[in-house]
Amino acid sequence: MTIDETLRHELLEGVLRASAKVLEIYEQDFGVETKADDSPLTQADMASHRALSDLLERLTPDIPILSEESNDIPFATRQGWARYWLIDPLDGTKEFIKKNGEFTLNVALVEQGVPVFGIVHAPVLQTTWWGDVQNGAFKITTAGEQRICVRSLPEADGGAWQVVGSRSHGSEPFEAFCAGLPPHERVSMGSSLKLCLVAEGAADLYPRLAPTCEWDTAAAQAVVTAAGGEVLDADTLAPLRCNQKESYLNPFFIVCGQRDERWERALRASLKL
Ligand SMILES: Nc1ncnc2c1ncn2[C@@H]1O[C@H](COP(=O)(O)O)[C@@H](OP(=O)(O)O)[C@H]1O
Ligand SMILES: [Mg+2]
Repeated sequence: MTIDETLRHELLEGVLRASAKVLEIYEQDFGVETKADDSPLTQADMASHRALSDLLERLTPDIPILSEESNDIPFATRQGWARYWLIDPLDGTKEFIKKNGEFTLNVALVEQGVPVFGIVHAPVLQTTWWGDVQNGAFKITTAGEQRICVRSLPEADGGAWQVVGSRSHGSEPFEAFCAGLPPHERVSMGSSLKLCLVAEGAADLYPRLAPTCEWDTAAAQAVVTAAGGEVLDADTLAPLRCNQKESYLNPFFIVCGQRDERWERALRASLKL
């Protein structure tokens, strides 16, 4: 399905309206609940979920919606979906609670398991990244919209690699992988912003050797692939696909501009540990 300019504008505007609701809550004292999986939930997660679900139902009533906050849909049902909206209404809830601004609203269109269109919006940063695998990737700030693309991995004499990692969910395999890399600089960041940094050429690698779910990555994966990069299963180095199984858990993965033997070697060694 092609997302034409009119639909894209309506989607982008709808995401901004959801973002305004999130910010209203962010600026107050808000309560935090704990979900069954022990992860935190705020009123902002639910307000954004409702705003984005209403928006998508209105704009494309025939396309099913799967949200982190409404995900009890059996695989037998989802298997029959040729396309669907996959949303994470508030990614980086821990960062939202810490009030460090590193959280995002995420909307992806997934076709046959492949994220083909995505919007990632960071309310506090007043920045939106969007990507359409047919048309490229773009970043919108208060200064306007610009096309973005991944950068090539620096050569030995070309400066340090920029490696981005989670602010709140580190892991031993991540540390082992980084230990095997050439000299590099590490940047910590919450939420799907990490994938956007690779998409815009501000970072080279985001090794996620720790659990995430499909809604955490789908929108930003569309942005990364539209920007010329890849989101690869850390074991098989095949692109990540959604909706292939009952569980929503992603395999460990690597976000990169392109495959490169220099990091693939470090990855193989770290996964053997
Ligand atoms: N053990 C686990 N299982 C599944 N997903 C996990 C997880 N630990 C963290 N995550 C996911 O990682 C996301 C945060 O990523 P990061 O650490 O890069 O900021 C969380 O998104 P939410 O904030 O939407 O719940 C959550 O979905
Ligand atoms: Mg999330």
